[in-house]
Amino acid sequence: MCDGDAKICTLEEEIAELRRLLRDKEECLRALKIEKTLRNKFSGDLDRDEVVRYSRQLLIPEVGVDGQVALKKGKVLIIGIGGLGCPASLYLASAGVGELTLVDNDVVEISNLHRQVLHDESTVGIPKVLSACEKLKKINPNIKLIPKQLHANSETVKLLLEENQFDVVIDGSDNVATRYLLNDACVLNGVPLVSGSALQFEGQLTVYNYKGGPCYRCLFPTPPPPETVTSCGDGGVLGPVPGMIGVLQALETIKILTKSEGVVAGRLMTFDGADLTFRNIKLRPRSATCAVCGDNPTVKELIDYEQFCGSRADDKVHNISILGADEQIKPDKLDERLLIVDVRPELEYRMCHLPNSVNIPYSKIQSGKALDAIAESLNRNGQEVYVLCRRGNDSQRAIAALKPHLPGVKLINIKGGLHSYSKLVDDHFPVY
Ligand SMILES: Nc1ncnc2c1ncn2[C@@H]1O[C@H](COP(=O)(O)OP(=O)(O)OP(=O)(O)O)[C@@H](O)[C@H]1O
Ligand SMILES: [Zn+2]
Repeated sequence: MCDGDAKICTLEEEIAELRRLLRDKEECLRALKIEKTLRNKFSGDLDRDEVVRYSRQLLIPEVGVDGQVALKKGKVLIIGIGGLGCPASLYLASAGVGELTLVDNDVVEISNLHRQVLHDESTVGIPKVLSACEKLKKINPNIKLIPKQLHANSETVKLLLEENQFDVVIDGSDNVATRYLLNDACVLNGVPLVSGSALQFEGQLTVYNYKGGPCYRCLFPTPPPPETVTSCGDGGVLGPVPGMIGVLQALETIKILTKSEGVVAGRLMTFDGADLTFRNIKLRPRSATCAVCGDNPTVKELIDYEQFCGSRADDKVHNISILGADEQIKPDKLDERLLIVDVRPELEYRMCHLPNSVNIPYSKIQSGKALDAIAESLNRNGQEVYVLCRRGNDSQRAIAALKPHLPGVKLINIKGGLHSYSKLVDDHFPVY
């Protein structure tokens, strides 16, 4: 009985306490509302904080209050939060674009940091979309950021575009299959595609599928042979170059959202950082025979773009296997007495190499130039020679090219190349 009374008593006390808390909260809310009304008593379509925060761009007649409201209502999808996607999303978030959906399936690597400006040492190993959102939130907590750690393919992109009404899509990816995928998705859903690319000192920028202009397929109906495409991971890139293009992708997106003139559609802007020149190339108009945006389109839904392009929708290098098991060895089984021929380009050899190796670049072997000289130097070094490269692909190709010319020599491929050496033998060897 007593126990029961105590329970009732506690329950009543609890209810009273909850009521008190509720009254406090209501009081707080009322105060906040009054504060907000006071803060905004001088404002129109934008609140006081927005007027202050965006004042420097609001003052531009082409933006003004209407433009800023349009930015606030804007929904932008950014695929790839790397060299292009980082600067693009940074400027869009800062400008107050209301909703940014960030898509990338990768995690931050230390070799990204020289150009992927939203990430830093503390986010190495963390999904790029989370690293980016964390940074963007600090710059502008008033916008909606939606991180999607996923690979953009036909299924995921179809879903994303079905579930959201994007005003603009930004292509910050680095491979041909994703370019075709985003192009077709944008045409089929009537969304402009802000496309950029950067390699070494050079960058390019255009907007596809905008106001009757051409799409990517109008200009490139068939994909390039995969072996002709160079990635940043192979060819290198100077950070400010994708920085420049990514920032311009943000600029074009802002212009589209605010309905400004001068969007780079129907023309291609090229940037050469080596001599700092910008050029504008007029593009062919929309093609009546284009498979996706032409008069009689054959592509009416998203297809398998990896199959269409004959290449994977990423820029990672995939291992080839053209030699027999007896012609290969794992790096931890090396006989240190044997000569190692490193077939990477001279520049890469100078970056780092094994002490007991000589450099004969694959390009020389491939061109057939100096083949006799190479054969002679190899013959001089004994009957067994290791061949090595960055990841174990070019070394296999080099062996296949050299074999017919070296009947008396056993050429042995070092499986997985220097990447594997670093993993299995000595992780002081820098992986790049
Ligand atoms: N289909 C895709 N879906 C999701 N993200 C993609 C897709 N294709 C490319 N990306 C992302 O686009 C970004 C492109 O970035 P960037 O070109 O700067 O190179 P990276 O792949 O980060 O680095 P590196 O080429 O130096 O190894 C990457 O983060 C990559 O994961
Ligand atoms: Zn087209």
